[in-house]
This record gives sequence, structure tokens and C-alpha cells, in this order.
Amino acid sequence: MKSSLMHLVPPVSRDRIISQFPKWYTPEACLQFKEHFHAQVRAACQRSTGTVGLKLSKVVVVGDLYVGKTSLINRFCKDNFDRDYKATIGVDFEIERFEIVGVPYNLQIWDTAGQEKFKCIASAYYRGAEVIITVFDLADIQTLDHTKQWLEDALRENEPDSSFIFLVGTKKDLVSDAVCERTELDAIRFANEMQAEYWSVSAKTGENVKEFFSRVAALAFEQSMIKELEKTSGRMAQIGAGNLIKLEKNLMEIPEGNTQASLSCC
Ligand SMILES: Nc1nc2c(ncn2[C@@H]2O[C@H](COP(=O)(O)OP(=O)(O)OP(=O)(O)O)[C@@H](O)[C@H]2O)c(=O)[nH]1
Ligand SMILES: [Mg+2]
Repeated sequence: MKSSLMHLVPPVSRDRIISQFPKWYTPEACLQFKEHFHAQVRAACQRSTGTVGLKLSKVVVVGDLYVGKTSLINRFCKDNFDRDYKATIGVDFEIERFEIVGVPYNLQIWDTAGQEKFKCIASAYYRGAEVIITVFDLADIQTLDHTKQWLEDALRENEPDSSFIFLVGTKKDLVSDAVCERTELDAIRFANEMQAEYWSVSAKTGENVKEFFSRVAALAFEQSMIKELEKTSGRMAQIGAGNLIKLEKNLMEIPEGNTQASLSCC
């Protein structure tokens, strides 16, 4: 039964297969400087029999109207770009399939409306976001000022410290390198205050779009795997301060000689 169902699912496209941890955009505003997946996560992925295949993380994209949220998502999910503006009404979502360290994984990407009149509809979908992407327009600096409010609204609907936060400057193609660099300085300051990782992208040219979503997927995947390991090992796993993970030997297959694994995530 299982194998016949497997045949119905087309393979994940090559550029959605992640085996190395994708790199950050700038070290000045980076959530985690890791270069590899956590050892326990890799081990769990190798043991995985496919039951973790239904993994899905919720991503919510917020920001002012016209900043390019829909365009960013469409560039990544459909590889297209529409120069005409069609306002998002309420919310919309896409599911994007990945394979991370051999394990099938999905991002459910929620595109929300930036227009004030749709805000109460859109905010009903903020709950349970593992990732919050706050978007502004590199060519319209005022939209950066509004990102903190968008983030605050999204965080209000979620448990404290339960979401990864990204700040994304869009329309990189519309600004010169000098303007981009200047705006990035402000954006990086904002990102640090918001405890967000920063990226500059262009939906028009596609610059940094795949890299950005690969990074989102890898961070969200690892976090959800760690949560699952914590759950399955129950009392034994504990995430300590500074993102240290400590897992007992018998359950987590730690090499002989170590009484405890203690690996920094960042
Ligand atoms: N040159 C350029 N234009 C862009 C880019 N991204 C979006 N745009 C344009 O900006 C306009 C707004 O883009 P949308 O993606 O619809 O904006 P939005 O944030 O989804 O807007 P709402 O749905 O109203 O919240 C459209 O005309 C897009 O073609 C980009 O990277 N470069
Ligand atoms: Mg939109």
C-alpha cells in the first residue's frame, strides 16, 4: 500500500534537495552561523523510515502593501514574475516540497495582504508560524519603518520564542549598489533589534530568492526535528540556554565514551 502511494508522488525537484546547511546572507544579521546540520538531526534522518515524511512547517509572510510579498513567493514557488500589481485579498498559501538530509519536508508559505482593510482577515492566519518573514521594499525606506509593527502583530499570535524571524528587503534590482548598501546598514540594525536574519532579494531577477528559501527551510526543518527528538526522547532531551542540546546516550546513539552529547547549534 505504502509503496504504491509513493509512486503517485512526483520526485522533489533537484533544487529543493538540501544536504549541506545553506549559508547566511550577511554575518552582521545572521540567526545561526552553523555550517552543518546538527549531528543528532543527521543521525535521526538516517534512521528515518519515512514516517517523518509528512513534516510541514508554517511560514507567514507579512509587510506593507506593494512591497513584493506575493512576487517573492511566486518567484520561488512558480519561478515567474508579474510586473502588474494585483493586491492580495486576505490570504493565500503555497506548499513547497523539499528533501532535507534525505527526509521529505514541506513549507506551507502563507502570503498575507498588506492593505489595511484586509489586515484582520490576514492576522487570523498568523497563529502557529514556525517562521515569520517580514518584508520591506529596498526602494521605499518607509516600508522598513513599518516592519517592527508587522512583526509585533505576528508575534502576538504566537508563543514567545517559537518562531524564526527573517527581515527581507525586496526589489534589489531597482536600487543601485550604493543605495542598497546604505539601506542594508539600516536594515541590519532593524534586524538585530528584531532578532531577525536579514536578506536582500529581487523577485524580478531571482537574485538570492532560492538561497533565501533554502535557508528558511533548513532552519525550520532542523528546529522541527529537534522538537520531535525532544518529544520522542521525552524526559531525556533538554534544550539548554544558548541553544545547547543535551541528549542522553542510550536514546540518541551517542558514540562510546561520551556520557552526554552537547553540541552548539550556532
Ligand atoms: N522591479 C521589481 N518589482 C517588483 C519586485 N517585487 C515586486 N515587484 C512589483 O511590485 C508590485 C507589488 O508586488 P506584490 O508582490 O504584488 O506586492 P505585495 O506585497 O504582495 O502587495 P499586497 O498583496 O497588496 O500586500 C508589483 O507591481 C510587482 O511587479 C522586484 O523584485 N523588482
Ligand atoms: Mg500580495
